[in-house]
Amino acid sequence: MTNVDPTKTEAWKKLEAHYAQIKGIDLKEEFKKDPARAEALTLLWDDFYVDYSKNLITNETKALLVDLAKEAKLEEAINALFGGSKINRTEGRAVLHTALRAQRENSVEVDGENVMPEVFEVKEKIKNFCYSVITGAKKGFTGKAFTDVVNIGIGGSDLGPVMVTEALEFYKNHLKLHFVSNVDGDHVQEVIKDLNPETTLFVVVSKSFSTQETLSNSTTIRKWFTSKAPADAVAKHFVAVSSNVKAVEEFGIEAENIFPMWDWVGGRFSLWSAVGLSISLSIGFNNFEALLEGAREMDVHFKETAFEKNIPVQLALLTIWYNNFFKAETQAVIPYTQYLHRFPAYLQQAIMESNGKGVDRNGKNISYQTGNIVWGEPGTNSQHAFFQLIHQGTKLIPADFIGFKRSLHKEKDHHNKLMANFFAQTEALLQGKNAAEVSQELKGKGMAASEIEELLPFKIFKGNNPTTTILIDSLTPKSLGKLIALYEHQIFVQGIIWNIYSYDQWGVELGKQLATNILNEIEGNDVGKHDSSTSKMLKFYLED
Ligand SMILES: O=P(O)(O)OC[C@H]1O[C@](O)(CO)[C@@H](O)[C@@H]1O
Repeated sequence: MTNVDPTKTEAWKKLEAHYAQIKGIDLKEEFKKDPARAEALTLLWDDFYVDYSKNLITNETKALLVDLAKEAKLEEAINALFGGSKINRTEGRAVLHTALRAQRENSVEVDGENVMPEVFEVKEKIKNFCYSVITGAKKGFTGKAFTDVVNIGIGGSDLGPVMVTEALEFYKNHLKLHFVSNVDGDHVQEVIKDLNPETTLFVVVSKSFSTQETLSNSTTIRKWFTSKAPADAVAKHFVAVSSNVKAVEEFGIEAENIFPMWDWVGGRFSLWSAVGLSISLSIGFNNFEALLEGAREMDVHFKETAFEKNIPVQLALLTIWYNNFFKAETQAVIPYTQYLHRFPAYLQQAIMESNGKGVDRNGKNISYQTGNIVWGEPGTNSQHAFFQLIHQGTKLIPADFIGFKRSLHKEKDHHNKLMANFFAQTEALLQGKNAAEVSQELKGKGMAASEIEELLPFKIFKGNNPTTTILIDSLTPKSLGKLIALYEHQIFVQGIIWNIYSYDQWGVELGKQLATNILNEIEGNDVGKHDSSTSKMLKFYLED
């Protein structure tokens, strides 16, 4: 991959000049000037309708951003990604979550070996295992079928599975899913307190199998379990997903109960692998396959579509435009379905762990902004929480609105109300309400002129707030697969343009190291050398 400093490209310089010219762009005016704007800036693909016309861009912005992608050698980079090159250079690994959803006949090589046969072998194992648990053929230690599944993992070994199982709740079977992630003992105790060990299956998910949280929670759960069941029952109730088979065996889980994954799958991109075992248990293997199929279709779209019509590319370029030119600090993602309530949290890891980097691919400190900060909550709840700040605050917050044409429970009345809000919000964010409109409205309510004058400034909405609308036919395993892959590819495009490595996460290491040292001190009741703030707090914590 070519290591191009984006700020040194021709396109960047042109974008800077272009930004200076259009930073005061008035979207309402743009819509008036160009009746074809919405059509020109909408992408229709499969069951996705992506309207990005309500963004602070012109056709020229779009063209210059595409030039930037070309100068950053995005096409070459996409080929390197799909081709299995070791693009995660600092860890010496390929990045092949796309291989996990590729078709069997594809050949994807890592170190000269086609990984597809292994991928399909593990998929077969997932399929058979899920079938036996779901049908009740596989029994617990007292001969009863399983009723509950506990996923023990953190980060990518938790957020993907929990987000997807909650998102696809509508499709789920009788198995009750639980998630333990935090090392906080109250989390694990809350989860296990009502579980019946005879009918509960534990899935320990850890790519490294060295993560403190997951090992502590698994140890606590195994202790609880063996206090209620014979020791040899562990083999029937515990399975693991990991690339560190040796460590799993040392933990006491037998080889046949281990679902392998590989170092070429990043944790935050791993839900497509055996890390998705709890997803597959919850919705059945066929639905899990449909999720993968959706992602595969998005992969093909991303790989084969011209940048001008490429959804992940266009949406990634918009984030660059806001981050680096408008200097927007954050981006909101608002799903208009309660099912996607964990989607923003999932994206926070995917996006911020990937692109929160301050050193470029040449090892040099970066002088421009990277790593967009994402946050959000489902609509309409968020409208009654933080939307005030987006509408009338001082910050520019581009927002993605994700909605569905059809509701799953066919609640037409509710769905119309939900979607009326969905459309109304992006319209309100665009249009705003000016002084004349406010004044007219208050006059219509019979308010005196003096009162109107006093209230007026508070009632004005400046509008011109950028939004992107992703409208999907309905929330299915397949459409969810496409949506997740869409954001995954956005992350990749951002990383290429920012000239950073998106697939390592060294920044999480220091905290882990210090926590290990501090834990030793706490356990030894002996506070070592720290800054005075930390020392004082540790002493306070250790006091009776
Ligand atoms: O699956 P593991 O190895 O337990 O790691 C869990 C998580 O910890 C991290 O390594 C760091 O937070 C994530 O990237 C990863 O998803």
